[in-house]
This record gives sequence, structure tokens and C-alpha cells, in this order.
Amino acid sequence: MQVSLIDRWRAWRDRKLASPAFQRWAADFPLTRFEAARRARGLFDITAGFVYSQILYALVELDLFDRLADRPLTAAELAPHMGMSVTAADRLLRAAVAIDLLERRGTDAAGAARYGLGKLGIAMPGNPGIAAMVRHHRMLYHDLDDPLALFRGELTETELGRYWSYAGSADPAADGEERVAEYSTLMSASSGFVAEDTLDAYSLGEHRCLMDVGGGEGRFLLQAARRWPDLQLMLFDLPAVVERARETFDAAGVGDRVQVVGGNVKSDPLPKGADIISLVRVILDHNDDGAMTILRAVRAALPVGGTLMITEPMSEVPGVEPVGDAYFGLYLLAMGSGRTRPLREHRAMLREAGFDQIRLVRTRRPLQTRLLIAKVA
Ligand SMILES: CC(C)=CCC/C(C)=C/CC/C(C)=C/C=C/C(C)=C/C=C/C=C(C)/C=C/C=C(C)/C=C/C=C(C)/C=C/CC(C)(C)O
Ligand SMILES: C[S@@+](CC[C@H](N)C(=O)[O-])C[C@H]1O[C@@H](n2cnc3c(N)ncnc32)[C@H](O)[C@@H]1O
Repeated sequence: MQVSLIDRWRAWRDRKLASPAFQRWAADFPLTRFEAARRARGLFDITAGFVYSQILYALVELDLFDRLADRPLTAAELAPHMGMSVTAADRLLRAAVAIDLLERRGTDAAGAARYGLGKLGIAMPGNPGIAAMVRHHRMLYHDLDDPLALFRGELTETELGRYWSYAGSADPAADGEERVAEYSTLMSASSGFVAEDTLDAYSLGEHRCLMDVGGGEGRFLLQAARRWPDLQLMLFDLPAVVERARETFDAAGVGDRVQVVGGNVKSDPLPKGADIISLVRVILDHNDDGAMTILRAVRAALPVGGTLMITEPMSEVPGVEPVGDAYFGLYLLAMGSGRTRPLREHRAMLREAGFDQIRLVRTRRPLQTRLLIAKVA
């Protein structure tokens, strides 16, 4: 094999950077000190990341973000509610301060530190979907206990596989109420950012009828209904899920604007009539053959010139690579089905399914979701 000049330069550089003596020198030298400290901190944060996550989990379980939203409190004031000694409470609160979930807000009359929400924790009370995900992560944490066993396919059953019943089910349409209730509630709770950012990025003003396939409990349609009062709405999901969606629509007073259809998108034809179909966090759940089946079903339900909207986290997104490729990469592996895909693979699959004019529409937080629009060729 021929070794290029660039490979030889990289090999020399790697040997240099890997040497503890060079690392010591770089940590002292004024021109490299900052970058050396940044890299050491980066590796430390990955090494200790699971500890940070457990601190966040403890705060969520103890409802501390809501409790501290109104006014700062001391460890002694919080300890009875936290079910631990004042010393232990203070240790947890200090740990949370160190990772910016909380911050110190002066002292009380007796000189005890008061704690309030920190620059990261401030987003928690207003976005309860994040806390729902933190709680849900217990399952993923359990599945990742032996990551090599997970990668090697040695786990006979995973908690996430059981939780997302449709992921490994031969006949997901037969899944009963309890199996879908839990995941549907979680998806509703976490749908806020995705729905909001998507609907802010793409106007449905030009469309007549939107069908949300895999629409869950209907949160996306509900937001669309509120923004565009003349838009007709259709929801397609598994039979046990659509029952729950019907209740959402009736409770919100839009029941008469929505046609709700239950079925299996991989084996039942989708109803016709929509000029735009949305797939919100749906394609990433499925392996390539399943994803292609869904895209073809959508293609068959749309008229020529009809619009498809895919909104979901994707792979290789500049600046947020860890979200698509590390977090969702392992999440979906534990779930037992699906993967995040880079833009070029989405494009190729869409073309193969009969779509063209494929374009990426900028969303404000690509960490939450990326949006693709395509037309039936
Ligand atoms: C005051 C001065 C000087 C400057 C201002 C500085 C400034 C700009 C401050 C901004 C403050 C601000 C507004 C912060 C806002 C922060 C926000 C909105 C943070 C949001 C965080 C969101 C998180 C952590 C979301 C997590 C979502 C997760 C983990 C979702 C998981 C979803 C899953 C697992 C879905 C599964 C579906 C399946 C099965 C894969 O299909
Ligand atoms: C990750 S959830 C997303 C729900 C919703 N779109 C959201 O973003 O909150 C995937 C949805 O696809 C539905 N689904 C999965 N397999 C399906 C199938 N074969 N036929 C119809 N719906 C399916 C699930 O029931 C679930 O509601």
C-alpha cells in the first residue's frame, strides 16, 4: 500500500501529540496552553459524562428545577424534601453548580449558600420534555451497561426494544393499548421543539390538506391546526395509537377537522386526499428496507407534484455530530431498529422512491431536527 505525504505527516504529528512529554510541554507553553487545556477538558468530560448525567437525573427526580424556579433556597431548606442529610444535599447542589445546572445566589442571613437555576438548568422548567427524556434515559443507561455486548448483538432483549414495541414487532398493528401508551406519551412530551422548529421553518399556508404519517398522539397536527385554521388534517398511525390521537383532537376542539386512520404503513395503503404528507421522527426508526417501503407508500398516496416533509435528527450534521451519530446512533442500536442518516442518503432514498426537487430547509436548532422537503416527480 502506498503511503501518501499527508499520511506520513499525520503519523509524525500523532506520535508527537501522543507523547506525554509533549503534552506536558504544550500545557505550559503560552501559545499552546489554551488548546491543550481545552483538549484535556474535552477528554475528561467524555470520561466523566455518565456522572454528569446522573447528577442531572437526581435533580430531575427531586423536582429541583421547578422548586428553584421561583426563589433560591439553601441546602438546609431543600434537604427535607430531597430525603437526605444537609451535608449530602449540599454535595449534590455543589456538583450541580459545577456543571452549570445550578448557580450560587449569595447567602442567607446565617451565611449558608443559596442555590438558584444555572445557565443550563434555566431551560428545564419551561421545557418539561427534557425532564421526561432524562427519566426515560434510565432504560438506555441500562442497555449500555455492556456496550460491547450491545454492538456485538449479544443482548437477547433490550429495555428500549421492549419499550418501543413496534421496533421489533412482526405485526405492530396488533400491539395493544398498554404497549403504545407509554411511548406515545413520551413522544408527545418531547415533540415540542421538533414541531415548533419545523412549522416555523416551512409554511403550510400554500397547502390544502396535511397528512401526518406516524403522527403519534397528534401534537404536530395540533400545532399545524392552530397556525393554519383552513388546513384540513389527516393522521395515520397504528390502530392503538390513533385512538389516543382522537382524544387529543376532541379535547382540543379540532376533532371535526381531522380524519384519523389506523393501520400499518408498511402493509396497508395510505389514504389519499392530502397534498402534503409529513414524516416526523419516523424514517430514522426503520432499517433501510422498511424506510423505503414507507417512502413508497407515501409516494403512492400523493398526487404528482405533491409534497413530502421529513423532519428528524440526522447524521453528520455540522456542529452537532454527537447528537445524530453518537446519541441517536446508540439509542437506535439499543432500540433494535433504524439509524440516523446523512443528507446524501436521504436524498438517494427519496429519488429511488420517486421524489425530486429535494431541498434542505434551515431549522433554527439542527440539534433537535433537520427538515427535508421533496416533491413527487
Ligand atoms: C444574558 C447574556 C449575557 C447572554 C445570553 C446568552 C444566551 C443566548 C442565552 C440563551 C438562553 C436560552 C434561551 C437557552 C435555551 C436552551 C434550550 C432551549 C435548551 C434545550 C435543550 C434541549 C435538550 C437537552 C433536548 C434533549 C432532547 C432529547 C434527549 C431527545 C431525545 C429524543 C428521542 C430519544 C427520540 C426518540 C424517537 C425515536 C424512537 C428515535 O424515533
Ligand atoms: C418516534 S414516534 C414519532 C411520533 C410523532 N411523529 C412525534 O414525532 O412525536 C414513531 C411513530 O410511528 C408509529 N409507527 C411505527 N411503526 C408504524 C407502522 N408500521 N405503521 C404506522 N405507524 C407506525 C409509532 O406508533 C409512533 O407513533
